[in-house]
Amino acid sequence: MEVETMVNNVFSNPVEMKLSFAYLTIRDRMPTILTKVIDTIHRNKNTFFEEYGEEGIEAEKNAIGLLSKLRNELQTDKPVVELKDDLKDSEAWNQYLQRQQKLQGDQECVSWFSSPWLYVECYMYRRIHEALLLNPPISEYDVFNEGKTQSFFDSQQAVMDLCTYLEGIRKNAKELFQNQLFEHFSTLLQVSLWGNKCDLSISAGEDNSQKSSPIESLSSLHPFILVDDTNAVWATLTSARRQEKLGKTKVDRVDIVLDNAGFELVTDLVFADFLVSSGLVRQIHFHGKSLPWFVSDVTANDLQWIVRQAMAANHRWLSKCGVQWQTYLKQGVWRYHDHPFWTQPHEFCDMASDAPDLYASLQEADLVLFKGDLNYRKLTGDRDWEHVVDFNTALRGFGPAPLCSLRTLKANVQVGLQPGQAEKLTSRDPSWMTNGKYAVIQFHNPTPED
Ligand SMILES: O=P(O)(O)OC[C@@]1(O)O[C@H](CO)[C@@H](O)[C@@H]1O
Ligand SMILES: [Mn+2]
Repeated sequence: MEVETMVNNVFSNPVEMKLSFAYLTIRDRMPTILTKVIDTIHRNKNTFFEEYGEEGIEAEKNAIGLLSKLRNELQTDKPVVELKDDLKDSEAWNQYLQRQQKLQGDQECVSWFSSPWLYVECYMYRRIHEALLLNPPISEYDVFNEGKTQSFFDSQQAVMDLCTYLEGIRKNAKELFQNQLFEHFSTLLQVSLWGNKCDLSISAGEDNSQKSSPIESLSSLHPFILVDDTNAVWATLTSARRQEKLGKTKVDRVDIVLDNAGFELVTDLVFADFLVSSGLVRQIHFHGKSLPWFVSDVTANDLQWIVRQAMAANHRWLSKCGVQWQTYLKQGVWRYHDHPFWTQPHEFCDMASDAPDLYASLQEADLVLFKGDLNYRKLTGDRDWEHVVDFNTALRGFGPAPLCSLRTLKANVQVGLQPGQAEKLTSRDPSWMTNGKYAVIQFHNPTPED
C-alpha cells in the first residue's frame, strides 16, 4: 500500500467507519468541544460588554455565528474551505488545502469525513481562532482559558507534592552521586510522561486534572509503559564519550516541545528545573503554541500565568519554585518560543522544508523532548503503521537532534513495539491505543555516536 494512502483517514472504508477512533472523534467529541466554545463565548457576553461596550456584544454575536456555521459544516461533512483572516500563516493553511485536494483527486472534495483526521482536527482549531480574529475586539480572547486554569487549581495537591519533592532534591543536587541523580531523573521523566494524561481534548473539556500523588502512583503505572528508552535518554545527557568529544562538562541545551497547560505544564517545569539545578543541562528551550490549540495546549500566556500563580502561592515550596522559574526565564536559562509550525497540520518530516528556521533551531539542541499524543501523531505522520515498524522508519527522515517522545496513547498509531506485544495488548485491553492508560518513552538518535 502506498505510504500516502496509509494516512489515518477518518475512515478508510464503510466497515471501519463506525469503529474508527478518528470517526468517533469527528462525529462526537469535536462537535462537543465546539459547542462548549460557543457556550463559553456566550457566557462571557457581559464581560465583553463591560470591556468593549456595544462593539463587544456585536463581536460576541458574530463569533458565535461563525462557530455555529463551522459546527454545521463539520456535522454535515461539508467541504473544507480556505481561511479568510489575515494571520501570516493563512497562506500556508490554504496551500496545504490545495495540496490535500491534489492528493485526494478531483472525484472527491476535501471534506471533514473524507480527509485525514490529523488535518481536519488541526483545521477545526485554526477555524475557531479565525472566528475570534475576524471579530475584534475579542480577537485575543482564549476560549479555552477557563478549562486550563481550572485544571491547575484542581491539581493543587499534586502540584504541591511535586514542588516539595523538587525542593528536597535541589538542596544538594550538585552533590548527588550519579546513581542517585539517575533515580531522580527517571522519576521526574515519568512524572512528566504521565502528566500527559491531563489533556482536555480527550476529555472534551471535562475535568481531567491530577488527583493522585504524582510520585507515589509511578510504581503502579510503570507496567503500562510499553516502550521505555529512559537509559538512552540518560546516556545522551551524560555520556562521557560524547562530552569529551565536544569538550563539554554538561549538555548545553534540551528543547521541550510542550503539550498541555495545567498539571502537565507543572510536571515539565519541575523536570526542566531539575535538569538545570542538578547541573545536567545548561539551557532549556520550551516550544508552545501561538494560538489556543487542542483545548489545553500551552500558550505564552499559560506559561506566564502558571509561573505567577506559583510565585504567589501560600505554599512555601511552590512559591520557591515559582520564584526560581521566573529567575530562569529572566536570565535566559529558560527560553520560550511559539513558532507557527506547531499550530499547522504538517507532519514533522515536512519541517525541514516547510519551516527550515525551526528545524535549524532544533538542530542546535542536544536533545528534543516531544510531549503528548498529537506530537506523536505528527512525528509518525498519523499513519496506519504496523506496530513492529521501528520508530526511525516512521519518522521518515525527521531528525534534527536526538529526540524522545513522552506520550500517553490517545490515538490509534503506535510503532516500535516488540513482535506479539500489540496482539497481547489487544487481547487484554482492546482500546489500549486510545484510552490513555498506556504510554511510551520512545527515543531516536539520528546521529548515533560512531
Ligand atoms: O496531544 P495530547 O494533548 O496528548 O492529546 C491530544 C488528543 O487528546 O487530541 C486528539 C484526539 O482528539 C488526539 O491526538 C489526542 O487524543
Ligand atoms: Mn494537547
